[in-house]
Amino acid sequence: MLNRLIASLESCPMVRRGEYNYFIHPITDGVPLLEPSLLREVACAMVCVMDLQGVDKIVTAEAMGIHIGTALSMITDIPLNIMRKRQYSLPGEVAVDQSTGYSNGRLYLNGIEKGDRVVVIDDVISTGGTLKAVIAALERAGAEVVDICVVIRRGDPDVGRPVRTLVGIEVDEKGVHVVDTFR
Ligand SMILES: O=P(O)(O)OC[C@H]1O[C@H](OP(=O)(O)OP(=O)(O)O)[C@H](O)[C@@H]1O
Ligand SMILES: Nc1nc2[nH]cnc2c(=O)[nH]1
Repeated sequence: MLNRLIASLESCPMVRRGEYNYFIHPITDGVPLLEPSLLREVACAMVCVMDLQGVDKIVTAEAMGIHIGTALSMITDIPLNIMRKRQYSLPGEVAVDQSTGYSNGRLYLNGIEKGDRVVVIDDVISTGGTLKAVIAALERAGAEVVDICVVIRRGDPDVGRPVRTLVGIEVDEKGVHVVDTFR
């Protein structure tokens, strides 16, 4: 079921970002080209594994959760909420710090009501810094996080909650190796 995702990961290029081996893939970068068949495969797999019963909103983080969240939203008819890197200063906006293996920034949550049942999705989890920030913001807004699903898990980060992943990978100087599926 994940043939396209696995084959494309195992042949994708990698660059160094400081000490960090950064893989470049259509799902995580939109580069060089995101084929509709790959996006469909990923979105359909997410629909299959997640518990979407009674979910009010799909939440993702700018930028590379957006295409996946959009596909998921169009399949399920559940509205999409995007945590932005831009501050809007709307009433109730929640700001959280985000750190990854190669960057630090801030994410802003708007449009989530107390008691909303949400699922969180993203393209990749590596240090877990982004997901921790998203979860912290949702908790502050009073939402109930009912499920979390990420396409690619790199390593074994702990964000304090169960995270479903479609594929697990290891990255070394030779490139990406897929080590498990549907965890
Ligand atoms: O588990 P982590 O170490 O936090 O890494 C995962 C995050 O890294 C990327 O986002 P990035 O902040 O690079 O922004 P982008 O989506 O705009 O590329 C990716 O889209 C994830 O959100
Ligand atoms: N594309 C890409 N995104 C990431 N986000 C966190 N780590 C990575 C990585 O190695 N590649």
